[in-house]
Amino acid sequence: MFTNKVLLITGGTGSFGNAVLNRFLESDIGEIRIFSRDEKKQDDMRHFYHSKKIKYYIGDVRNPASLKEAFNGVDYIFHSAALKQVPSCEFFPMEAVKTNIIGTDNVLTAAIEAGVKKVICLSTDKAAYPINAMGTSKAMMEKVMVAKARMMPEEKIQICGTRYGNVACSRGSVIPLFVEQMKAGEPLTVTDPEMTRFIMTLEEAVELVIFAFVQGQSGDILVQKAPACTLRTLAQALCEVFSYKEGMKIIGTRHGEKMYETLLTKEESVFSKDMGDYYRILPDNRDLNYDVYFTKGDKNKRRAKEFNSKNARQLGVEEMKEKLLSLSYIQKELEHF
Ligand SMILES: O=c1ccn([C@@H]2O[C@H](COP(=O)(O)OP(=O)(O)O[C@H]3O[C@H](CO)[C@H](O)[C@H](O)[C@H]3O)[C@@H](O)[C@H]2O)c(=O)[nH]1
Repeated sequence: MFTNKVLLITGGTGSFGNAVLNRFLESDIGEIRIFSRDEKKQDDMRHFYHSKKIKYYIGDVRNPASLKEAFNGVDYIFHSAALKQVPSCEFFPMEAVKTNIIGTDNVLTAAIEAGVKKVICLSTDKAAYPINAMGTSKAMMEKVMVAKARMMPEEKIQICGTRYGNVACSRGSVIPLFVEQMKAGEPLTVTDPEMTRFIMTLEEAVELVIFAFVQGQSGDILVQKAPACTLRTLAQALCEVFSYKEGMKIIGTRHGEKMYETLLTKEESVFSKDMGDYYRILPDNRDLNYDVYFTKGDKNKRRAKEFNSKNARQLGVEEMKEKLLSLSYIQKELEHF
């Protein structure tokens, strides 16, 4: 499907963009465009990859003109540009609105105008039952995406979403933080040992996007039935992998965070399809004649069950250690530890 095609990644200098490059650079894809704001990160990538297949575009999803220029001749888009830090969005919620919501609308509008055939928008588990500004803005992003998909004929453009859990070792996340604490000889600052998170590798995140690309129909949101673990398990597995003896210090739950995350809400599970390793959340395609909402209910709702990091399959310490040891980041850190 990607043979000789042009793929553009918004926010392409991030961990996800790099993982996509690793997956596709050796394939027969025609061109990969990296669209992002940061010229320094683009320059670093240019020097690192030395590939003629990669083209770099400076721009901002907030700026429709920059999107228009970059989307000319593009076949497919992976839309990963986002403000994703919980605290910064909490302090500056309007910035999250501008990038995550309006930015996504800009991307989709420009994609439609440029004749792009398929767009996959990346969302997060924090968009399901959101409690913080980051999750709320991503939930709205999903609504924008589904509404746009509903408006456009599928022959013209397909617009799908994916929802991730925590991506192990992504920039600024807990695993690199714990590794830095171990290097400094400090105890691991665990918020709550019973807190659970879905753990995905970057490769799994790319696989999910490709699954959505191949299997998704317009308006769908795809989620992986990812396994989860408690923070106690994660911290213990890291200590064992690094033969670290300082243990952990419990610091308490941070502002704006939940004890567990949800990938599929109870309400969504009623109109989602089980696809083996994934769930496909179908769009709400009821028309705008609201009457039916009041005359017909849905009996299935009572039996519905959400899929969250508490009722997902839990990784034990040994399995977690195996997962950690498979990550190139951990392998590199172990060399110098
Ligand atoms: O010092 C710390 C920091 C974090 N945690 C815990 O580790 C887990 C993961 O924390 P991260 O900060 O890695 O991830 P979050 O779940 O808070 O959110 C992360 O993943 C999101 C995507 O869902 C966004 O990308 C967000 O910015 C990013 O921080 C959480 O349960 C958190 O409580 C600790 O125990 N100690």
